[in-house]
Amino acid sequence: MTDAFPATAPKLGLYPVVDSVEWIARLLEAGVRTIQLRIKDCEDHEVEDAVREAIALGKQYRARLFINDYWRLAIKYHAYGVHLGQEDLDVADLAAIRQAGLRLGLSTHDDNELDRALALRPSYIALGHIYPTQTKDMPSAPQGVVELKRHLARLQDMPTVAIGGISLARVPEVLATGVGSIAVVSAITQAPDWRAATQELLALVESGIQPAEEM
Ligand SMILES: Cc1ncc(COP(=O)(O)OP(=O)(O)O)c(N)n1
Ligand SMILES: Cc1ncsc1CCOP(=O)(O)O
Ligand SMILES: [Mg+2]
Repeated sequence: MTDAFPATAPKLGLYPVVDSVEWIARLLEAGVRTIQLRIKDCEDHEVEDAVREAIALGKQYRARLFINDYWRLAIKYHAYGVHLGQEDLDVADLAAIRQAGLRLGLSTHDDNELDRALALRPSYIALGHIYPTQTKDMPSAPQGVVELKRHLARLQDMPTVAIGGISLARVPEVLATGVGSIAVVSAITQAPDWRAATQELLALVESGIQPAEEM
């Protein structure tokens, strides 16, 4: 059996996914403790400064900072973790990520992808998209909360994240599935008042979560 990636917190809570160091800094200052830097379609050298700065901020705030896609830079600057999609899995050096001690989060959209992800023993598994989203072109249909709940039944001991179209109003029905974390982009970055939105989301998503000793 393949070696497992390092553990992360059993429940990752509110998990904003943002595209700049400015957003990382703002949200860490606002109290967010799980966060992802997601800058799409650049060469490594174009995002290296941003990745390095985001990782430094993550360490400063003792936060779980995941880097999307740029796994080489995540290793180079020793990020808390990396988030990869199914296509990324075809090219990324998973052994190098594991050896460097980084956590790994994986995207899944259906049962086959769940099988593949589980076999790799990642630190968390993300499931989506749950609702229609304007943020990313998705080739598949939204899975909805009934399907989410069915998938979660297979993931008893695995930290889980739901993503895609999750607004503040939809958070209660997503949490009711038992998922351990809610990832959002537009619910924060497109909110008329991002500070208020972040505080409301933190209160809703993290109310039942005990602060973990470990990260
Ligand atoms: C928490 C979380 N879940 C899913 C994704 C999507 O990742 P991926 O499939 O690699 O697609 P891109 O984000 O790279 O477009 C994510 N980033 N974060
Ligand atoms: C990156 C990503 N992966 C699946 S859905 C999504 C975007 C989620 O954005 P939003 O929360 O604005 O729907
Ligand atoms: Mg990706």
